[in-house]
Amino acid sequence: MVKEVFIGVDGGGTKTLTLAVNNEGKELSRHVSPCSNYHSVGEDLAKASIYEGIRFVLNQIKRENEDKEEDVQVKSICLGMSGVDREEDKKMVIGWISELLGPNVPCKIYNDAIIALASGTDGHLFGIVVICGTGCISLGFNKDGQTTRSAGWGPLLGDYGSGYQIGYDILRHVLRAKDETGPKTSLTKVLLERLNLTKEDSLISWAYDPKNQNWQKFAQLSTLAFEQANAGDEIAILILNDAANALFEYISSIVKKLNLANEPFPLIFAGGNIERKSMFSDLLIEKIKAAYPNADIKIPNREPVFGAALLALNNN
Ligand SMILES: Nc1ncnc2c1ncn2[C@@H]1O[C@H](COP(=O)(O)OP(=O)(O)OP(=O)(O)O)[C@@H](O)[C@H]1O
Repeated sequence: MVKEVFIGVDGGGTKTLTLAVNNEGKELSRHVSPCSNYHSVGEDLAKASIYEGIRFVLNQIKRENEDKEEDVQVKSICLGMSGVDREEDKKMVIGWISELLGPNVPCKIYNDAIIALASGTDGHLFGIVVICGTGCISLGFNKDGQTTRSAGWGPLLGDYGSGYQIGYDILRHVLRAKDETGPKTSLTKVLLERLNLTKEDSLISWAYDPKNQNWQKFAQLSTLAFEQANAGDEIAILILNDAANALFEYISSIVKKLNLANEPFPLIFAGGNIERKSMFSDLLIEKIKAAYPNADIKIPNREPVFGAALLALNNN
């Protein structure tokens, strides 16, 4: 007897998640290994992390099926990889997989936003995903298989609507209030408390700290805007509304480019800032519903790695 296994990999910027499912899409095993974005960690470490995940899930399934004397066979694998967009990059990763699993196992490599879409569409590449975490991106497919994306350029190149941008806007408005060039906001008090600072001047050392330069520290401030918007602060509401407008524009550009406006299509929300209900997600939903009543908005209850595993299953 042969046990058929389908593998999904979510190779993110901080960790790599590997998931094996059976031919009904039921989870069999999962593993977390280090980052596999080869732009950040280099080819050797990226490959080692992917191999660690695949070997772990296969060994676990083999151990659990020892007494049934079943051979475990990988039928198909799909990897959603951050930083893998160019054809040369994809060929390199396909080469790694064929070295490990042999050349006959079907292998698909996608941008990580695509597996987030697939997690909300049962592994089908149709519809739009909007992701708002530290950065943001929107991407879609129409029924003819045409695809396009918007945003995802990174904070330096203007990802308005991202968690980074919300955090940056909080700082900007707090400093405008301090300079008395903008209205007072309750964000000032909560921002200083969050960062353990006593006055706005200290924000300079926090922001420019050479030992702590990353986008995440700005993005992590976004929850302050959520809290203060709920408490009625008008600046916090303005910040969320601006960000929701930006995300709406990305979605809108995709609807237009893929000609989706006149048919029902799934619209998947993903990323820490919109994957749970809040005033921010409500503002975005309101804008989408008003313009595109055919959009079926969903927050998937499965992780992106599930999308990768289902894409592997459907590619079999
Ligand atoms: N309730 C919450 N719990 C955790 N994070 C939240 C919450 N609400 C908003 N966030 C925001 O979600 C962000 C992280 O989201 P996520 O984990 O999707 O991002 P990421 O993987 O770092 O970014 P990217 O997808 O751009 O690589 C944080 O910046 C955080 O401020």
